[in-house]
Amino acid sequence: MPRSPPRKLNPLRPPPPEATGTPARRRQAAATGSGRSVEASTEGVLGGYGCVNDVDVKGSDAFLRPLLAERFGTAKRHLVALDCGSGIGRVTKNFLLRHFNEVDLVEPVSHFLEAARENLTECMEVGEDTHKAANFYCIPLQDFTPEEGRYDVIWIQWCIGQLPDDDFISFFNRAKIGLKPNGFFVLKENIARNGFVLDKEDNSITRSDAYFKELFKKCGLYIHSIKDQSDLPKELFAVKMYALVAEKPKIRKNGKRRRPKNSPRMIRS
Ligand SMILES: C[S@@+](CC[C@H](N)C(=O)[O-])C[C@H]1O[C@@H](n2cnc3c(N)ncnc32)[C@H](O)[C@@H]1O
Repeated sequence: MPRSPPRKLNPLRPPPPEATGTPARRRQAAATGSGRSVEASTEGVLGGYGCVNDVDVKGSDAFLRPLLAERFGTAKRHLVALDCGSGIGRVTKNFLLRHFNEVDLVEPVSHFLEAARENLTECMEVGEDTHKAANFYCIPLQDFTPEEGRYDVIWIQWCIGQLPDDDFISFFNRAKIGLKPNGFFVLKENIARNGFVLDKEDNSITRSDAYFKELFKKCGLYIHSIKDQSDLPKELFAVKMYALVAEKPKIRKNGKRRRPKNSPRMIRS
């Protein structure tokens, strides 16, 4: 008997009936118009699975922390991130602001972004530093180009399924210019078991790991590291985190990747 696909965290509904025009415009209408029916809350943006917020944040934290130390060192430095498809600012508020001095948000659904603005009015104090949400861009990723060299990390979570392959590839190609030296992307996304799963209700695509890897190649991106998100409810899609870099990792003669200068290591006596 065919098994129904696992459920996913995605609240988007079909495009409104008046949506017309090119497929790209229809997709944008789906992204911007349809979100109106979704409550601007954690439950809303997580499709009724607000309960996964804590494990999600914990998993993201465990993935990102060592990467930041490895790529940027442990000395104090002003770090800036971009939260793509930010929704109401859940990821920024619960996680990114703990690590970054400034976070910009990009989100096409205006009432989500307004909620994010309200949720993120206060600066967060981390030690002696101030961490704050800086810029709010109301625009879909397929139309967004980041400011050159602004970001240490571009975080893309649970929204890339709204972009078909051609938009996916052109978004990452444009977004590379937004990275600082040693900067990287993190893509955190639902994973199909094989091939892909199309959802006609919300016009989204859930891709398999192999599919993503093919797309990364087409974007000229290299996988620095991958981790599975653990402890999600069984009925949901598996979720993976990919750290992606634009420069080819240097390989040593022994076949291992060269360790970046700043990476943590054992002190030998
Ligand atoms: C499942 S929610 C996830 C929100 C947030 N990343 C989080 O994890 O809490 C998906 C988000 O992607 C946004 N989205 C939909 N289409 C998009 C597009 N074309 N570009 C950027 N974001 C999009 C939705 O409006 C929604 O806020």
